[in-house]
Amino acid sequence: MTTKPKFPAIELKDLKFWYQPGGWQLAIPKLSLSSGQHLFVRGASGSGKTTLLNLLCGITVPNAGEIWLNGMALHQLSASRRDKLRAYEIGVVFQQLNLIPYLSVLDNVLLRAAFARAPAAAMQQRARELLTALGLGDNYWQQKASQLSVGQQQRVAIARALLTQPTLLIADEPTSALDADNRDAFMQVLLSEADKSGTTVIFVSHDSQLQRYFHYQLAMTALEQGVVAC
Ligand SMILES: Nc1ncnc2c1ncn2[C@@H]1O[C@H](COP(=O)(O)OP(=O)(O)OP(=O)(O)O)[C@@H](O)[C@H]1O
Repeated sequence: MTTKPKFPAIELKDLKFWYQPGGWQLAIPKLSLSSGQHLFVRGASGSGKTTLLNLLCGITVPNAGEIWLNGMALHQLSASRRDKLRAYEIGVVFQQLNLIPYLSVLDNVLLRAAFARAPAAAMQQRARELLTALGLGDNYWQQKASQLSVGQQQRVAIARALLTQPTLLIADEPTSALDADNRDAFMQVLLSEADKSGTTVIFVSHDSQLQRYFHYQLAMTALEQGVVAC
């Protein structure tokens, strides 16, 4: 029997954020995603996409309102508690994949386990299974990340992001350097692996072709000068 998760994976309530009082402001009255739901975020340059991702990751905190991650009040936690939570509960895949070029494929994935202080044996096993599922079998595990193609490096980045079966996976323009075939292959691999973990995906891109992969979309729209609402 599968039980319904008690809390939304991520929930924003009356969120407001500004860098300087009286300046540009991000305002999101309500946003709620359940486990396994995927959201596409789009918006013009400067509309607040990076700002939103930083709030969702707990890198910054809102000036007003609430951010709940799997029932935990992210907005009330100290910076160090947010760092710890992020290490386990949030995976990220950015355009710059941020792999360590001189480390092996396996060690790049396992870096996340070190930050998350996750049980070593279980993480070793999961890393090997994930890499294999992503088409990188045992002959790749000891290769340096720098020896892989860009497509293979992206798969390593996906494996690293999903290693701890996080509540949330955040992707920021990870497909912008890819042609259409590679982009579609990347999307399929990312979302099918996220689905296996029940991970909720929030994906930022300028590429409206990608919307079809997502359950929901959020348009970051400038309503009036300096204020953005969604
Ligand atoms: N550290 C900062 N201090 C002050 N203002 C900032 C800071 N970072 C971003 N801004 C402003 O906040 C607004 C939103 O910026 P943000 O980087 O979130 O937009 P974006 O949608 O990610 O843009 P892009 O698509 O170009 O990356 C912009 O008006 C930007 O100038």
